[in-house]
Amino acid sequence: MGSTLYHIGFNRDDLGSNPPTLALLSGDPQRAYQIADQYLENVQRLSENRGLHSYWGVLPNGCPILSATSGMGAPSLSIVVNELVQIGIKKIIRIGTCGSIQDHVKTGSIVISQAALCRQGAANDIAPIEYPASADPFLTVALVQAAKELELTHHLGITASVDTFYEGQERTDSANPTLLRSLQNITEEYRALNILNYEMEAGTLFKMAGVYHFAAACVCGVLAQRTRHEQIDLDHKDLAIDSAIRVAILTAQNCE
Ligand SMILES: O=P(O)(O)O[C@H]1O[C@H](CO)[C@@H](O)[C@H]1O
Ligand SMILES: O=c1cc[nH]c(=O)[nH]1
Repeated sequence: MGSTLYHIGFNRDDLGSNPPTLALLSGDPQRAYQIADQYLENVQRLSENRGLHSYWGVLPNGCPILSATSGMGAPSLSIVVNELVQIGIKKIIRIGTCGSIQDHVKTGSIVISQAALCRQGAANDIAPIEYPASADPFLTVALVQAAKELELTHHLGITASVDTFYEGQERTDSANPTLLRSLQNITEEYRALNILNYEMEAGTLFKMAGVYHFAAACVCGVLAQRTRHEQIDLDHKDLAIDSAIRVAILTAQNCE
């Protein structure tokens, strides 16, 4: 018997005789549960350690997959991804949420990341700052095809992955009264550089994929429209998240 991985709380032996090679990875443990509960069959709870809930289940086509939790931010994600790779995971699709910084990318829609501007400290422990943060092209095209098949409003483009929800995404409506000069107007600059959205994990995930030899992709539901205001649009939250999940599930079915 292999030993239990310290943070995710399970090991390869817990995954049965046909262990999954694909993991759907959500920031939110509730989303990891929702995916298992609504979209997988024969679900088994693997662990609920430190909020990093993980579930084993079977896709409608009979393939086993994992639905796991990264936690928020790149340091937590880096630990979970390292351990998932140690137990044999070869493909990871992040199912996240994000804020749009472009007028045409509306709340309720989804963004599929072709690459990330990676402004994340954790990634610098894994690869040099200049190392590309690019998504796996095959998984990414599969996500786009799934979004088309499901007739969901989707956007393919570059994502900004940053370490903080407030300062790093240039939010001024927060407890911090002083936004650093280096972050003031950064959203406008990113908008001009054709970046679509802000989130907090994809860049580090993509760099890890390059270094560790696994395939990674990311689909995020859009919860905030930063060209209008800073707040989360709760009216479109369920639509955005359900759309991201459905696209990832169909992709997993087509890839496995
Ligand atoms: O909804 P998740 O997957 O957590 O993703 C986004 O939401 C969190 C911030 O609210 C960050 O983790 C960000 O990347
Ligand atoms: O604006 C947002 C919404 C969700 N997640 C983020 O990181 N930013």
